[in-house]
Amino acid sequence: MPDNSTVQTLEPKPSTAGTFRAAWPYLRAHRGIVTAAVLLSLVSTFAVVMMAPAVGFATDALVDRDGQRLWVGVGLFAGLVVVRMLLLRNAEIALTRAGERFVRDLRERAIRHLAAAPLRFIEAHRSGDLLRRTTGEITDMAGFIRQDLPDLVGAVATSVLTAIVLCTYSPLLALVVIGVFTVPMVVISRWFSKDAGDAYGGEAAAEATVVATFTEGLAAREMLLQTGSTDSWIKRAQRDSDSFLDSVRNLVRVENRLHLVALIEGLTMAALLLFAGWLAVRGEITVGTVVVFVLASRNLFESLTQVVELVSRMQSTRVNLARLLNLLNVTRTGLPSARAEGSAVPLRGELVAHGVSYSYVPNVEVLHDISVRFTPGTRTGLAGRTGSGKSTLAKILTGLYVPDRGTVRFAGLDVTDIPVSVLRRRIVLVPQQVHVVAGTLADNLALVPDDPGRSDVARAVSALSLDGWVARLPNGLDTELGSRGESLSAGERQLIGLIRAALVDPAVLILDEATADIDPETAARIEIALDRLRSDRVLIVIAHREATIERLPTLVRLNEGRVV
Ligand SMILES: Nc1ncnc2c1ncn2[C@@H]1O[C@H](COP(=O)(O)OP(=O)(O)OP(=O)(O)O)[C@@H](O)[C@H]1O
Repeated sequence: MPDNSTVQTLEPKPSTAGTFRAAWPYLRAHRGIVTAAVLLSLVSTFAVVMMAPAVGFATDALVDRDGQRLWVGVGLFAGLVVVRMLLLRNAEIALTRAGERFVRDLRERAIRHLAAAPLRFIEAHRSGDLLRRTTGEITDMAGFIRQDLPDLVGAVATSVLTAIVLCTYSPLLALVVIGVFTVPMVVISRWFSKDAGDAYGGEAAAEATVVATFTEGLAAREMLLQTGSTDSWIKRAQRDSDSFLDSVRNLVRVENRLHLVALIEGLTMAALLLFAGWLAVRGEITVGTVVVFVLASRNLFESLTQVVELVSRMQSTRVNLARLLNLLNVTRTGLPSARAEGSAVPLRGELVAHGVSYSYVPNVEVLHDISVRFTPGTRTGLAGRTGSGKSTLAKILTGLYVPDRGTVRFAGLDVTDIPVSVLRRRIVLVPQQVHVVAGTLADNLALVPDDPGRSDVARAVSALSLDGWVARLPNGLDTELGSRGESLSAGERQLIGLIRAALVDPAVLILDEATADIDPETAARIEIALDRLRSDRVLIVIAHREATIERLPTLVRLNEGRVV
């Protein structure tokens, strides 16, 4: 059973070592199209690389005044241009398509993992960080795959094939060109790579912090306005923004190291002209070979520079991928294990907590060895002072938190063994603050398992005698509620939570101060109506109000995390 006190958290700057290897299982599904794309790219690159020898061939024919060979050279060149044009486009399209599919899979996987992640995991992270990892990181990666990956494959292939072609013409000259250019190039790219991972990781983490502060402030804008603390939010945002700027400056400093490559390129070309010219004058190589070397070396330098530049951009993609894979790995345990068959979970049953202990922070236990039993058909109040652990116990009873020690069983089955989709039909918790999403009232009421239709929704509204309330809204069930349900009062949002519960009609219903914002008469009426929907239900009501507690025949009192 996963241990909640050690709920795994995300690393701000996860190590990028072995990232691409770790991503391979996700890419494996697309290996067919990737192989086809790389093959197409290789053939088209070969056509590009062979253009320099074609020009060299034509040049030697020209020097020898051989018209026939000149025509062959020109024809060869034209043929290569056509082949390259036809293949390159298709290679790019295939590679982009494979990349986009890979990114789409990762995005869907990230959403699935986050949807199934334990509540404690979500609570332990800033929403901005999760947002950045599942949207920004993936968008950046998609950008790299669409724009840079085809170029990278082409540049690597060009470099290798050009080097081979040069060696076949003159191994000595090829060695000079490759040696003079490559050695300092390797030194520079090493110098760059040494700090690139940290620089890109630092920038991504700093950006995630900016997003987190912004989204949190936006969500808390009402509180900030009420308490007059918008200035402190602005100051915090400025501080984060300054750190972000520092991280970008550092990144630019590291990236600038690559600009030295242009200098080496110029120096190598000068050395090549000098040495090749000297060999040609001595008659050891033809003028055509000099032309081949000048043209192909330019190709080689350009493609090698491109490789270094693209690899630098790939560092940032590697960081994006590492942060995303870190999220996927850490949330893997949240995915349903389906240990118990959904159909094997009875429709009714006892809810029993046995020896339950729980801590949010290691070594600070908030619930100690709690054992309670709720039998079908009973109504129990859960009372206790603020901070005594009522809401925590409610979340454990619902299976939203997993206890550090002890078990919670529904109908004899450990709730952690019940598939989440089934558990949500059997045990429902209605919180004090009901979340409303953008859409109509009907859309919001239907946010329960089994996708209820409009008639089911209307029936649940009637069952709680709330038809009058719905009819008073501007468009009844079709009333738009705004992006966060701004158009509703706090009590009205609670009505939504209660109607959702009536739609599921679960075996265990836990109301966590779920009627605290509703006027007492309506609250009492709804609680009684909900209770009457099912005679064999376990109803647990967390309440502060004496009037609510008095209505309930049984009472469990908590004091500092213990049942008293
Ligand atoms: N996310 C959290 N991280 C760390 N500690 C928490 C967290 N949520 C609650 N706690 C702590 O756990 C203890 C129990 O909190 P809980 O919300 O269960 O109490 P409660 O009885 O429901 O309080 P109230 O009547 O105010 O709703 C408190 O000491 C609280 O500070």
